Amino acid sequence: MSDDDLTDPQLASEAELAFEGALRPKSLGEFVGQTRVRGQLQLLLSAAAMQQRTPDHILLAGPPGLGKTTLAMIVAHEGGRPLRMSSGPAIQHAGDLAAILSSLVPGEVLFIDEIHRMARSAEEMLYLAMEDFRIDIMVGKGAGATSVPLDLAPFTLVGATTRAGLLPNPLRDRFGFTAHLEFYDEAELEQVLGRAAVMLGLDIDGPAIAEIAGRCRGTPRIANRLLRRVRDYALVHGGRADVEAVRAALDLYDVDALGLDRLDRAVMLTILTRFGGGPVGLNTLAVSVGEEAETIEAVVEPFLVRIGLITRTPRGRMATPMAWRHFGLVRESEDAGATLPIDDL
Ligand SMILES: Nc1ncnc2c1ncn2[C@@H]1O[C@H](COP(=O)(O)OP(=O)(O)OP(=O)(O)O)[C@@H](O)[C@H]1O
Ligand SMILES: [Mg+2]
Repeated sequence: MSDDDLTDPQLASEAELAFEGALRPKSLGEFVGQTRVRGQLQLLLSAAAMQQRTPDHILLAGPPGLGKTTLAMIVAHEGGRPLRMSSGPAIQHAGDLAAILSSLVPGEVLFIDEIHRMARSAEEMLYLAMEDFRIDIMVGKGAGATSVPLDLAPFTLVGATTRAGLLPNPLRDRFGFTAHLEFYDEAELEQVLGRAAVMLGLDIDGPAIAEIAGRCRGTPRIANRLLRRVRDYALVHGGRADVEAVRAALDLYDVDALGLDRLDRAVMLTILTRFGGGPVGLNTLAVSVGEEAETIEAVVEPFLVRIGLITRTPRGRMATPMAWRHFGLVRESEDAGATLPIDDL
């Protein structure tokens, strides 16, 4: 992503990583929103603590920037447990996973980000590890190879994925608890922003915070990022961080009133103008905007559905009347686009 892609919910740079680290809530009590998930996690962690055992394995599912990594850290922190962080793409062989698992200390929390991208062979090793805290290691080569069982220290696996649907059932079933993170509402985002403003020592008023909250794609990561740009703007222009500063700063970065970014807009305009409002299949859409279908499905679409710009129908994605209005376009005729080939539903 480029630097000016302010509303890309995916993590941008090393600088952002450090910034996020500083703002990350450290406990469930500090974690804003996701009330249901928070309550469920609290119960799971408390019960485990009372029985002096490691908490069940936890799967965190949801679009980027909603707090999956943050929650994984909280799970470790609340239980006073060490945390080991890894990710699916880093585990390309069963041996990579065996090395991690065999070096865990008792009670450790193992976080595997993007767990849907782990190698298949590692996935199978993980089934046994999750269930019995045991793995089988192959020793030797060829005909003389034997498998040697190895006991592991009890651990809690926290997996994160933007695509829960891509996980094989045997893996999904081995998690004791799956948390589906939802986009945040504006009141929650205002809380996230208020907290971040205090931590940044930024003097910003309520209406300005509300204005940012309405434009951050329901995503705390984007909220914090926009807040940073507003801080820059107020600094450079020597003014207060008020609504005018927010509007000027966000207009400068091309973040519209609904918080749509360039890719969101490209997807919407493609559906509206090239496909007459839809329905259009996911793959056709992805090819038309030059983006991977996975990104459209996991990142763009959930947000557009959530704010009511598109609906998913059995025949494909369709623009809603609100979408036509937002883009100031008029639908030519009721059945425009209906005769287009539908490739992939
Ligand atoms: N509930 C929350 N309350 C306060 N801040 C939050 C909350 N959730 C996320 N944040 C902020 O948003 C930032 C991004 O969150 P996090 O890194 O946990 O997202 P993620 O779901 O892991 O994203 P990705 O899928 O890209 O890995 C954090 O640094 C944190 O400051
Ligand atoms: Mg993360």
